[in-house]
Amino acid sequence: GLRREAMPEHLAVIMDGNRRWARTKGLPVVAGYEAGLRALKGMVQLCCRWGIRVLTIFAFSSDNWLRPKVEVGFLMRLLERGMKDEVNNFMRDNIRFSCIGDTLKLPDPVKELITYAEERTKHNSGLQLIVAVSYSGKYDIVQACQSIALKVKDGVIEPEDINEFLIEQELQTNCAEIPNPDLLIRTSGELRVSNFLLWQLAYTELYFTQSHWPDFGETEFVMALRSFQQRQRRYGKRDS
Ligand SMILES: CC(C)CCOP(=O)(O)OP(=O)(O)O
Ligand SMILES: [Mg+2]
Repeated sequence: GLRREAMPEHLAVIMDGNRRWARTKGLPVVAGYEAGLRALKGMVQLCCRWGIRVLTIFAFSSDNWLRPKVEVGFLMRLLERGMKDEVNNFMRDNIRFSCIGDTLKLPDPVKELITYAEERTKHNSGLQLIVAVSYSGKYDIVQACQSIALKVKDGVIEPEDINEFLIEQELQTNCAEIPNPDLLIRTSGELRVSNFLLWQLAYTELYFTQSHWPDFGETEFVMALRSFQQRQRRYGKRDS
């Protein structure tokens, strides 16, 4: 079974395969996205039950803006509906909600809801749910560099003060407070990181499954966690 004391502190998930799931069932794409949202709600409940402290999910990448307008529009409305439906549950379940990514590009109703949900849940001390939307791992590093360069220009710090810790503090995941992900799960058989968290995944255990995201339920989640608990993490130390 699962060892409760060996749960990942921070779990990152790329929820991929929603459209393929719909296609295999002869359903429209939007049914795949709806099923994906249901699977996400299920995972959030399991993370609360199993004491996983941080869950970061890749909900919409900056590349996803290139999808057909109809699909982008639906995903934006799904994001809005998801937050509206869930914010009361976040308070019930003591979940702290936040977003990372270039949120300025989002429609105003979505931006306003994100601000509201972040504000309302910011004192919750249970699961921290981080939703990466309009997010790019490379841009995250770029904006951290820009922020640090500004501090050097303003004389707040010297170039030699720049180190890994300083950079981690400037990343949107604010690694100073949040440990980097221990486990990354990606569904639907793709074996790539797709410009998700890049710096943060330096020593993260990677788990891939053929299952499409909407089919990723408790059984698949337990299998992923069992795999994680069987791994020996070295952080680059021992070469054996
Ligand atoms: C927006 C994102 C969470 C959707 C992930 O599923 P997807 O649309 O990439 O589905 P496919 O990989 O099957 O095309
Ligand atoms: Mg995909």
